[in-house]
Amino acid sequence: MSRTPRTALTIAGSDSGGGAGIQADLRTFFACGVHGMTAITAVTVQNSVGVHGFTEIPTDVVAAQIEAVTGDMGADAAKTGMLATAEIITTVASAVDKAGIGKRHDVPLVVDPVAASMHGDPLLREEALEAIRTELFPRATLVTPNLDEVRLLTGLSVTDVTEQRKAADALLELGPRWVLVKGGHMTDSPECVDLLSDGTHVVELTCPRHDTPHTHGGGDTLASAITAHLAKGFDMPDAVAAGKKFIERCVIESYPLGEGVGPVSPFWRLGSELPDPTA
Ligand SMILES: Nc1ncnc2c1ncn2[C@@H]1O[C@H](COP(=O)(O)OP(=O)(O)OP(=O)(O)O)[C@@H](O)[C@H]1O
Ligand SMILES: Cc1ncc(COP(=O)(O)O)c(N)n1
Repeated sequence: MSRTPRTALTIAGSDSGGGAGIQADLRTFFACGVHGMTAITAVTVQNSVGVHGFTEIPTDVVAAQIEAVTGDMGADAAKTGMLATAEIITTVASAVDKAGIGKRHDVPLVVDPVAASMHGDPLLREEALEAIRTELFPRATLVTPNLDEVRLLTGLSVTDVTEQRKAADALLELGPRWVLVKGGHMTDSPECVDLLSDGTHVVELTCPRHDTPHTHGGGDTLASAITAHLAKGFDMPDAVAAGKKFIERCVIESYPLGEGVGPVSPFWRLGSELPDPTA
């Protein structure tokens, strides 16, 4: 019998293409050495070209998944991704409270406020934005918006690091303990700068912008790598630094798949077990 690994729960949507959502979270949890558990909120019909539709999971089933795994197996950390509707967000907020997950508890909650896919297809009903602000952000240990989500949530447009700092302050007003404003979408910059802040500690995490169009699932992979490290007991700045190192390598190792945008890849963690396409 082996030692039981730390556990992490993802509450998110399924990506049939396997590059983002629940599938990205599970492969990241595995690559980071934690046992991944899932509460599926929606099933998307998705491939490398886009999201062709989605069906929401009934709210009682979303709540039951969270209760079943946290009540029995326990979670050392949790993250949210695609939540689709205000009703699902309200359900998740009350389920994480019951499970003792979030800012006011010992189990950290990472909220990735997913609003649309990278192809621009909506993954959140418009009226649900307010529920993200009022129900989820006040419960979050960390929120990880990209620049489009920053604009939707705060009305602020961000084009440089000074504006990233202002956006971080505006997001902290909504109640999360920490905020990570991701800079992947500042495509004019030769670097990808993500800004972490709790209002007192401000850290710029920087890496070169690697030249690849295949960054599908990048946001999910970063947030779940941070969640995995929080589950392992890292403090927030160390968990985010580990997550940033992890995603940079996953971007470098991204691969083309299908006609559109391929996924970032945690395969490098397999080392010599890496699949050999010529074999
Ligand atoms: N070309 C790149 N080279 C290096 N790092 C990148 C690149 N593109 C994105 N990143 C990093 O990947 C992470 C995800 O950032 P991004 O701002 O793109 O979020 P996102 O829009 O939620 O992701 P996605 O839509 O790709 O899933 C960040 O740490 C960002 O700095
Ligand atoms: C189920 C699901 N969750 C999240 C994303 C966002 O990922 P991306 O921005 O890379 O398209 C997605 N496309 N699908």
